[in-house]
Amino acid sequence: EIFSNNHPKNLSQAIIVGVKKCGTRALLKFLSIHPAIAVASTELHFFDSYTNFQHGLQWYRAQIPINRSSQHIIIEKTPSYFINKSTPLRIARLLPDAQLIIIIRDPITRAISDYVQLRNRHRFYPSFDDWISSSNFTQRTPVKIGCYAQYLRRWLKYFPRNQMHFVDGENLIHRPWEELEHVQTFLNLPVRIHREDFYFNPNKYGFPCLRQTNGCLGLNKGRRHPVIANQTRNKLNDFYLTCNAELKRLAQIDFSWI
Ligand SMILES: Nc1ncnc2c1ncn2[C@@H]1O[C@H](COP(=O)(O)OS(=O)(=O)O)[C@@H](OP(=O)(O)O)[C@H]1O
Repeated sequence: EIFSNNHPKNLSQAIIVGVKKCGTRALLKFLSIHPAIAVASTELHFFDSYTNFQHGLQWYRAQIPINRSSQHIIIEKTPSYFINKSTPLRIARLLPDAQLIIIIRDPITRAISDYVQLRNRHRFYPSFDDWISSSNFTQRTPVKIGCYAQYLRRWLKYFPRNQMHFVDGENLIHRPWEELEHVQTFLNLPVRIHREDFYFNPNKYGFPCLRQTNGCLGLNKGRRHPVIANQTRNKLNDFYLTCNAELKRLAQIDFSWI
């Protein structure tokens, strides 16, 4: 039985399905202060891993413990769900009522963020400009992922638009309380996360933190980004033009960077 883990009967499930490097960790951390929300501390990789998926829904649910009796929405984030081919169908079969939260940001900034993470893992790495100057740059995963529409099309085959909510990852950095208000409304929750819960940390390049112990994200979030050449930016802009137009149409959203 699904609810054997002392889960309340009215438990509902939301999943931050992506997108990688768009602010998924910040979003989950900020949501976790809501009294009705219980979150998974790690990325569960349940729906995008055949092995994990075999453990079944009971295992999945057990990964998200309820700590307070007021908690009745459980949320996890696994950014790779968004681009994984098997995930939408698996979620649709197991949790057809799940509410899907998709955070996206300017795909160029997202690509740089992904690049910085890759570069940190390798000793010798070309500059971002060199990396984009190659003829097959659109085939590089960090560039491809930013064409959100191409993956969104698959999600829309399995879920109606009203089961999805799009978070503007750029605005989450500048006015997090606004994005969180929209998410709380989408989840049918009273708004309990406010502007007063945040401050901007000059020691973290001005990123917002929660006013509580350990309220900032870790050192691997909010890294310094390299300055990129105009030529590189123009090239990426051209590539993302049609992707962004398609995103706008499919998601019916109009974020400032689209
Ligand atoms: N409040 C706050 N503090 C720190 N960082 C913040 C915050 N809000 C959004 N961001 C941005 O989140 C980027 C990392 O995104 P993710 O958490 O989705 O990355 S991951 O996919 O889980 O690796 C991270 O990317 P980098 O700047 O490249 O480190 C940040 O730009």
